[in-house]
Amino acid sequence: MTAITLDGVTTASAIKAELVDRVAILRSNGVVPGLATLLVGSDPGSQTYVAGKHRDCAEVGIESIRIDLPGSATSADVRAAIKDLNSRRDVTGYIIQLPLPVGHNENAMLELIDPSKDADGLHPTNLGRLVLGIEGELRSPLPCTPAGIVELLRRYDVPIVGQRVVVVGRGLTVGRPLGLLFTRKGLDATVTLTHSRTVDLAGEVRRADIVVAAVGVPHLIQADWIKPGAAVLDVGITRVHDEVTGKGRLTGDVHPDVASVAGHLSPNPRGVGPMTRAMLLSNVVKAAEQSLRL
Ligand SMILES: Nc1nc(=O)c2c([nH]1)NC[C@@H]1CN(c3ccc(C(=O)N[C@@H](CCC(=O)O)C(=O)O)cc3)C=[N+]21
Repeated sequence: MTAITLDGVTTASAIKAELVDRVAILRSNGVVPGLATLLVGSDPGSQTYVAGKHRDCAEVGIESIRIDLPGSATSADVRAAIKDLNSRRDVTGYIIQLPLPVGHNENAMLELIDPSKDADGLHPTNLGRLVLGIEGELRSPLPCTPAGIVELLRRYDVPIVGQRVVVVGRGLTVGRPLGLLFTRKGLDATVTLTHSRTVDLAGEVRRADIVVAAVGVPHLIQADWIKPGAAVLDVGITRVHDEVTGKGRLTGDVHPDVASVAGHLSPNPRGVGPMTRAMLLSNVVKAAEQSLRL
């Protein structure tokens, strides 16, 4: 048996095609959605992600604005850039590319974002709405990776209600908000949020109907940890040096042998990554649609 691939590239393309039409409607109503990215420093991974976000915007008709600050930028410089993005009329949503270089207080910077322009759903107000909106009635942007994971499972009809979900990793952008999302009314999963101090991680994962691995430890999740037929989502990514080719290569948290045990498997790359980007675009479009309703 080999797992059904949860294909993030194809699914994200379908979502982008839907967004094209919604952007056209916004534009015909005089609203031009514009996504800005704020990048500090020259980390090659971050450069790649930011470039990808601008390509995605062009694909669906969202304007995009790129603000790059040098690695030498002070926290005052970053604060000034955020203030500017909050006031710019052409920026309807934006993200601060994480991680910021050492020396900057990320949480303090995220808190300065105008919550109505928070395309990542990481401002405390929007994270708070995720907690308050236990039935999902509060319309606020959801963090992109958790939203992308749920959307990918939905589009492949993987059952969620009542299922045991084990999330490996409790980080701000994936694990922590994903636990909140999966336990909302309507999704109704039973979530176990595990982390580096979890005792018997293998035992926890073995009970799961859905496993989400978001830690950034290459091949941590072994085939004999997986309940046969479970859905496995590989989110963590690590750039490793390939001894054979001499080039850089991306490696997920899930061992390749998991494919012979799992029922569904999201590969990495080409799984949750493209879905994350599609959800970012969706957040920008939704926020612009909301501004039209006012
Ligand atoms: N404020 C903020 N918001 C984020 O959403 C955010 C962030 N900071 N910092 C870094 C992480 C990482 N992240 C990815 C998004 C897409 C891919 C993606 O599309 N990956 C491709 C491969 C791309 C490649 O070759 O590197 C794939 O999975 O197929 C990966 C990683 C968003 N993040």
